[in-house]
Amino acid sequence: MTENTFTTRNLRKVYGEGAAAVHALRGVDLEIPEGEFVVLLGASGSGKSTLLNILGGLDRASEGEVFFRDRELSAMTDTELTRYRRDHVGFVFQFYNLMPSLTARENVELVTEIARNPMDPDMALDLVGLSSRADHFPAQLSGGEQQRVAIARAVAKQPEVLFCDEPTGALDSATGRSVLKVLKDVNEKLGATVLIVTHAASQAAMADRVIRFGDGAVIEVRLNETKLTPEDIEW
Ligand SMILES: Nc1ncnc2c1ncn2[C@@H]1O[C@H](COP(=O)(O)OP(=O)(O)OP(=O)(O)O)[C@@H](O)[C@H]1O
Repeated sequence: MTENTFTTRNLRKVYGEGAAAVHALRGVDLEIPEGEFVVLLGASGSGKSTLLNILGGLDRASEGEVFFRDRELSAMTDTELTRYRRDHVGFVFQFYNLMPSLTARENVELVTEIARNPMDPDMALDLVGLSSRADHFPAQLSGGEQQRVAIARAVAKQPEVLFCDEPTGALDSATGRSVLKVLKDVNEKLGATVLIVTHAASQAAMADRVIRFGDGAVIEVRLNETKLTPEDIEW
């Protein structure tokens, strides 16, 4: 039987208190099997980023349980949660968060220098097709190239899970497709479980599992029997 990378039970998140309280997650029960490529869809404000942040150990739930494999994240101390983030997960955001004064290679090295089991930074840049740009600074790279450096940085520590919050949000569709192709490669070649939040519903066609959110709850989980390749997706 496939092990689950994540299991959540009755996960709830409330921001603020009293009349100003926002119920961002209203009891989420999910199972995400190891090695899947998962797309999270849903209207703005439906709770997707909140869920991603809790699964990634960047935030805590107000109630309920969340497990990474058999380890309960919701029971961890802050130190344990920091170690979980450092050792097991990578993040890619809409805006690449690269250090402007460092080259592409140096941006990747920031992570490989402190990781437990890193790959060579040049290998990570090669994986995203940027070997020839290793000595360029972010300002000398296009948006898609910067996003690929951010992906190289996230995957260089060989994470078991890669979280991507709107990874193509700032890119035109041709560039976005090349970024999706890199994410699919990371999923297939490194075996990482990949979770992507996106507003582009058509990207769901390349996922193993599509989770649709509405108003803080899961309203649909769909498994794709046939999947499109990133090259075939339009948005
Ligand atoms: N730090 C916070 N403090 C208060 N409310 C918050 C905070 N973060 C998120 N929220 C609220 O929680 C709800 C869920 O937000 P979340 O960012 O998870 O939604 P989302 O589905 O990712 O939206 P989007 O697609 O617009 O990024 C929203 O109503 C949002 O305003």
